Amino acid sequence: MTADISALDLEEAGAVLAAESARFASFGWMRGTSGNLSVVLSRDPLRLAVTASGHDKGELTPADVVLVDGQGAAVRGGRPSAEAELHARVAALTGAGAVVHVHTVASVAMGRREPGGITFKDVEMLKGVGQPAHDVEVTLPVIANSQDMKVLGDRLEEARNPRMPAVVVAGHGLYVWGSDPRQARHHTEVVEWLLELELSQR
Ligand SMILES: CSCCC(=O)C(=O)COP(=O)(O)O
Ligand SMILES: [Zn+2]
Repeated sequence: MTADISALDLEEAGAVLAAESARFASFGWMRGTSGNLSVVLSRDPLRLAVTASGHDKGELTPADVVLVDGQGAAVRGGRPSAEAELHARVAALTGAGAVVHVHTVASVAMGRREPGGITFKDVEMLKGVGQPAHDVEVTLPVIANSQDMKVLGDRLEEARNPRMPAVVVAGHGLYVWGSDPRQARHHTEVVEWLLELELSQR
């Protein structure tokens, strides 16, 4: 049943995702149609608004969004992101209300350099993901890429660090989540900042 989700709710979610997407695209993090975003619209049953597949993520309109179920399958709208199933898995696993996926150079470069995970320490910016700035090491997991979203979801579930709301997918990009689109955006900007810092120093 999805009677609790009106077309207006979906379009409102689309407007939010289009704005967030335009912001990330302006940073160069969603080049060449890459990346995708989602927001949870209901928990039981799980329903998410996910960006439509293959669009220029800097040019989305509120209509370029698809309602998907807990398996990432379309319930309403066109063709959802090819990674919609992973968004649904992250939302179910972590309780997040929004998920961001961006293709940043720093995440791919650092995933190559540190395939076992990227550790941060003694950086004020760690507070942006709810961690102390000093004396604590916080590791961002790196998981191997796959075209199978079930496999990727299993890898994410096994590797995820409850103290870091993000994972790097090797050779692919960055997944980040938060309680809502605004917090997911802040987490994304913080994690990407940390990755760029590490990349600049190694
Ligand atoms: C050049 S983007 C390759 C596909 C991808 O990794 C991605 O993030 C975008 O896929 P979508 O289906 O969400 O457009
Ligand atoms: Zn991708």
